[in-house]
Amino acid sequence: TQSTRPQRILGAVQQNATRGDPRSVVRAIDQYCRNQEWAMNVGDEKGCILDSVVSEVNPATVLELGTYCGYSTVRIASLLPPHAKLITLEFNPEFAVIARQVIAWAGLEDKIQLVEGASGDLIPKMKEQFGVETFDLVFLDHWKDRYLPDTKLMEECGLLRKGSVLLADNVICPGTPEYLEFVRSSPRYESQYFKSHLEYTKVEDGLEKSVFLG
Ligand SMILES: O=C(NCCc1nnc(-c2ccc3[nH]cnc3c2)[nH]1)c1cc(-c2ccc(F)cc2)cc(O)c1O
Ligand SMILES: [Mg+2]
Repeated sequence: TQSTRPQRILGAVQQNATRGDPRSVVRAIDQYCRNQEWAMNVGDEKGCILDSVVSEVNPATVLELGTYCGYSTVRIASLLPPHAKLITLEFNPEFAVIARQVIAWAGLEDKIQLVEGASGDLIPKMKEQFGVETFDLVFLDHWKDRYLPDTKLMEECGLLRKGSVLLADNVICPGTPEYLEFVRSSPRYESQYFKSHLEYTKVEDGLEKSVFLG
């Protein structure tokens, strides 16, 4: 039977990356997606911007919306301090199955909790079910029309504190116009655009970093 793109990405990791070496997992996925077939990982160019924001925030608690194959999950978790935790939400069970294996190959199971379900359903349960107070960093990389409603939901659920950082992928391509308009015009956010390119292409894209001011 025909394999899926996420299955082929996992194969590339298992063939080319070293178990327990997160950076080799990131490198293996980037090489596969640049040379064999495109996939919607944040990629290496935007990934370097992601790395610098993670290192600057040095978060104890991270929420990722949209796991896909776990590329950015592994990339972020590899930079976290010892007792930090990353919760990643994935809606698509097929993506989740692959992501769990990629995370395991990187040896990062202890830092990462992958939760399957819709962000709109799971965000209100964060405090009670996952023992989370607030998130120091949120990486938005799921359905582009969910960025704004989920940001408002995180505010309502008290999951953001003064200084919490939201980092949003794809604000140009595919684009998140309502989200961008909101964070750039709201007095409760300080936003900054990092110009880059859509993963593995020359098409313009970028990340928007927004600090919640409380
Ligand atoms: O759709 C994207 N990403 C979203 C994946 C996802 N798949 N499922 C979810 C989900 C949806 C509810 C959720 N609720 C909780 N987790 C959730 C996860 N998110 C995406 C698309 C592109 C892209 C660019 C140019 C093109 F020509 C085609 C495509 C590039 C990117 O970097 C992306 O991130
Ligand atoms: Mg993306």
